[in-house]
Amino acid sequence: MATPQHPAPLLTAEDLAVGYFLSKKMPRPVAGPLRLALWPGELVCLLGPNGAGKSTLLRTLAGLQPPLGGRLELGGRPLAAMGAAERARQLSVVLTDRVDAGNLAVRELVRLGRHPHTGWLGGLSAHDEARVQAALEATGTEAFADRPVGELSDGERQKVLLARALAQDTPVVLLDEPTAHLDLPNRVALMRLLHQLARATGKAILLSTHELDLALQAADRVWLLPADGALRTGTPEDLVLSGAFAAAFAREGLAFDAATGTFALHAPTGPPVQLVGEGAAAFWTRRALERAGFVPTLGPAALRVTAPAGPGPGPWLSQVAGQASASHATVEALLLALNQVNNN
Ligand SMILES: Nc1ncnc2c1ncn2[C@@H]1O[C@H](COP(=O)(O)OP(=O)(O)OP(=O)(O)O)[C@@H](O)[C@H]1O
Repeated sequence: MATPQHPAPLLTAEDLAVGYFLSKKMPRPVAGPLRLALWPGELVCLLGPNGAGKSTLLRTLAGLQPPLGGRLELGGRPLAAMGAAERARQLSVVLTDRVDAGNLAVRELVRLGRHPHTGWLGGLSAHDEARVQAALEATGTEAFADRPVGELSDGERQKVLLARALAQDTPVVLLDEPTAHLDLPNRVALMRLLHQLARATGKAILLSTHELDLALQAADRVWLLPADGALRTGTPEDLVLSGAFAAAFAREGLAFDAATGTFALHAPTGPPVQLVGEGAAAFWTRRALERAGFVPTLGPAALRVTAPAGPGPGPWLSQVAGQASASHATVEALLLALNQVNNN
């Protein structure tokens, strides 16, 4: 099979080791050696358990802390050789550190994103103002553009910092946990926005997140950083199907189910139940059966449940092998009946 031709990567790392110096002669490696590349137009999600080194890696890629070793290039130039202004034209970064913006209004903070292009004393041109306005609109922060940043909620402030990074308009965007303070609709909207932005503008967007479900849906590529620091990269699907994803998050009593793309919340305690049906009703019936401890199966079992086929709610049918079936108007009634059968 022919290897797909990629354009030149925007950011590359070879033999990169990231971590901290506890003293001048005592490095504390966190992850590496890493071979990495970020390509234009892709949304990459950096995933890994707590403490694996995601923030450390992002800070290192952003040039905010030195690598313990290896080579790091941005736009084909060694990152270490770049001045702050040159770097800021190539790469924007939003970290999780609290930003003390004092009384600065939202629009003013977002305008600061343009400074790498104008210089500190340079005024903003109409083009700069248009970028600021576009960043405010894209992130849904325009509605409170005149409010002081210090008065915003955590989620609002998070969106404003993203707006500043977007106004900076760099080929590479690095975001540390940008969804942390957002409610679910806002998290989904943000992931969709970042995915569309990468596609439409050719930016490379790398973000760390604990939103595994969303990341598996949205990421063009995943950087999977397990606790041992040996990073794996690939499409979400390749990493899930190879078992690498489950292994990175393996914990006693918690298993990732590649068939459903979720971590199992409930340990089965009851008997198998044959679940007949498809679509939304069958999906939610399966969830209810699992929560009640049953093991939904496709094959025959002594207990059988038929999910409603129509668009409305119910009825559900339950049947014990060899007996007449019973009808239930709600999932609650179905579970009650199944538990009674199971306890007899
Ligand atoms: N300033 C520091 N000096 C020494 N070690 C540090 C420092 N900051 C973080 N670490 C350690 O580096 C390791 C990686 O931390 P890091 O914050 O990068 O992980 P993470 O994957 O971002 O975690 P989380 O998902 O919890 O945010 C941890 O063991 C942490 O204790």
